[in-house]
Amino acid sequence: MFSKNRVPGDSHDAPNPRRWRVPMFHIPLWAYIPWLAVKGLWWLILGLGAALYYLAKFYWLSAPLGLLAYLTVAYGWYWATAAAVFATGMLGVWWWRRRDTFQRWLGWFYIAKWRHYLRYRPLWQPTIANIGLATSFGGERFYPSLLNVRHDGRCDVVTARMLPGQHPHDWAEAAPRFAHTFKALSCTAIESPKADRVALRFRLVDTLAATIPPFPVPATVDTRRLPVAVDEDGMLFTVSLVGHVLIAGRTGSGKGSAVWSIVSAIANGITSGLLHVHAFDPKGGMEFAYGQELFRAFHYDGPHEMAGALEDLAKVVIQRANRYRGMARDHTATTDEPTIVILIDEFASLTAYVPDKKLKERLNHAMAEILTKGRAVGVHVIAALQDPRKEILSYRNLFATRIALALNEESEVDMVLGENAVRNGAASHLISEHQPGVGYVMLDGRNRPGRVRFPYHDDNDIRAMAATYGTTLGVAQ
Ligand SMILES: Nc1ncnc2c1ncn2[C@@H]1O[C@H](COP(=O)(O)OP(=O)(O)OP(=O)(O)O)[C@@H](O)[C@H]1O
Repeated sequence: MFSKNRVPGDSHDAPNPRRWRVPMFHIPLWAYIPWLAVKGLWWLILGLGAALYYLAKFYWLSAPLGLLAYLTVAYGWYWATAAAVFATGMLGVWWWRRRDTFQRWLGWFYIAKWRHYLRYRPLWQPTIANIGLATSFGGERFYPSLLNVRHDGRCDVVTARMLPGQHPHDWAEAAPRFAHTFKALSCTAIESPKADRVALRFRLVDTLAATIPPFPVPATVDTRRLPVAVDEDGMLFTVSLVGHVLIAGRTGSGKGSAVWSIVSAIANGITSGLLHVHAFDPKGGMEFAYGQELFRAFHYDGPHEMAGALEDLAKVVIQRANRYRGMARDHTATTDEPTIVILIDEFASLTAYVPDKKLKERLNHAMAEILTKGRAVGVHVIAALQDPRKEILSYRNLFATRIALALNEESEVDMVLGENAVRNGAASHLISEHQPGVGYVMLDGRNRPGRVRFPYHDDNDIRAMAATYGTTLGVAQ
């Protein structure tokens, strides 16, 4: 046993082609009978050990069945049946009256067991073999062991023990194949605290399928924690304006809903004058016009005018930075020195698509000043963008918060969210066109991307918000 390397996985019970030459001994009958008795005893002990092991392992089945068997033997089948009917009835009442606790404490546990043994286990080894995660060693074939399945009503989390030499990244690459095989909406491979384990999270129900109505406007504005979307667990996703926000998505992906959700979260600051929004709409004002009363300035008249406006804002940044030097590390908004939010639709139209070289240089210079120095002096940028390939890379790291709505290609997701985002579960390239407003972001406290959905503000919602929270100072250009 010490001479052979053992692979900690499940070996396949294939017929062994090796032939052994067994030595022949002649045992006298007086020794053979006791030998048979010892052998029989040994098998009995082994059998009892195995029975106890399986009874303990499948306690969730053996305990109720054992109790039923005991009741039948002790009190007869009549009382055992009555007890079973009574227990089933009580479980039914629990399910009916307190479904959440029933599911959390009992229902999901049995669903997980059922899915473990009837869904995942039967297909596990063929799937692993076809995906290429099994290995051959010393003439034997080994498969990563399926250890456990948990269920929480929306997802199955399948824990497996990896084979030596494997990394969760290998499993992440195979995640779409797992999802397809086990009929899940998606699958994400998550690293486990134990080095040799990996958890596959299968999403079975889409909690973000329905359109979300606009959130109520918060009474106080905390620019570091603006409630703007909902994640898959139904929790609020908050965004920090400090450090700038980049929203990327192909046409029709719902960039507007992300932008208006942020504007709605700061609307009370606009009314109180602690927050000024300067909107830049290179599409000629089509995107932001409905809410123009919310803006201190609204620019939509071509790149020349926008370059001038951006340079003015860059000057404000530099003046504030000079004044704050040695005095304050952070900006506190007052009505004299408000937080400035610069809202830009089609960011690439201002930084990449401008044909005039000199103008492009002016725009990029002003943008770089604002993005690098604005954070500490209360000037924040929210930029929306359709095509993340175009010269955005140089700016990407200046945006602390990046939101990837539906995108066309896998490579674009990594460009927006950062290297390995797709491998860690960000699947913006797979978001359906029927799910505008859905996207991937880095969630607080988790080192992997999460899926969120932004509420939808239709034109009437935006007009109503502008009428309620806009100021008479809101000007059209
Ligand atoms: N959060 C959302 N929930 C449900 N539907 C939405 C949501 N956001 C947008 N939509 C729908 O998708 C359509 C396109 O949205 P939107 O105009 O915001 O996309 P976009 O990414 O800004 O597109 P473009 O780049 O072409 O302007 C909307 O008209 C609306 O019908």
